Amino acid sequence: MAVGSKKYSVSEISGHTSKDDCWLIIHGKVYDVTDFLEDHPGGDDVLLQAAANGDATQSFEDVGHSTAATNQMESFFMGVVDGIEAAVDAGGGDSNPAPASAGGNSNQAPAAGDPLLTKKPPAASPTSFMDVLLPLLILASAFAAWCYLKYYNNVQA
Ligand code: HEM
Repeated sequence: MAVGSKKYSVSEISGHTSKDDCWLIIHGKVYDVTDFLEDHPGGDDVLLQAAANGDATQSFEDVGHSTAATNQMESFFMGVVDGIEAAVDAGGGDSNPAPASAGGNSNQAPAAGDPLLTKKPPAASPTSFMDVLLPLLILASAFAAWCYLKYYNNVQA
C-alpha cells in the first residue's frame, strides 16, 4: 500500500471537512473518516474540527490514542499527502513508509512544515559561560590575595 499509494495535495484534502465528507491528515497520511464520525469515541465534532484545522497529527497525538485506535485508523487509509514520500526518501533511506507497521504508527519522517518536525537543535545555554567563568574568577581572586599576602609578609620580615 505504501509504494504507489495515491497522493493527495493539501488543497485537495482541505475541501473535505463536512459530516458527509471528512478527511484527516495524520502523520502525512490521508484518512477518510466520514463513516467513522458517528462511531468515534471522542465525538464527531473533534474530527471535523481537526479536518478543518488542516493537519490532525498533533491533536491525534495529544489525546494519546491506544494501539487499537491506531490500528483501526488504517482501515480509513486512503493515501499520502503529496510530497511526503519524497521527504522520506531524502530523509535518509527509510524507503519503507509502509502502513503495514502493526502499530500503524509508522515512524516515517513528517513533511517539511509538519509541526512535529520543527525540532530545533539544542542551543548552548546562556548560563554555561558564567558557570565556568565565575569559579575561575573566584579562584583567580583567591590566588591574587594569596600572592599579595605572601609578598606583604616578605616585605614586613
Ligand atoms: C482515524 C483517526 C482516528 C481514530 C481511528 C480514532 C479512534 C479513537 C478511539 C478508538 C478512541 C477510544 C480511546 C482509544 O482507544 O484510544 C478515541 C478517543 C478519542 N479520540 Fe480519536 N480517533 C481518531 C482521530 C482523532 C483525532 C484527529 C482527534 C482529535 C482531534 C481525536 C480525539 C479523540 C478524543 C478526544 C477521544 C476521547 C478520549 C477520552 O475520552 O479518553 N481522535 N479515538
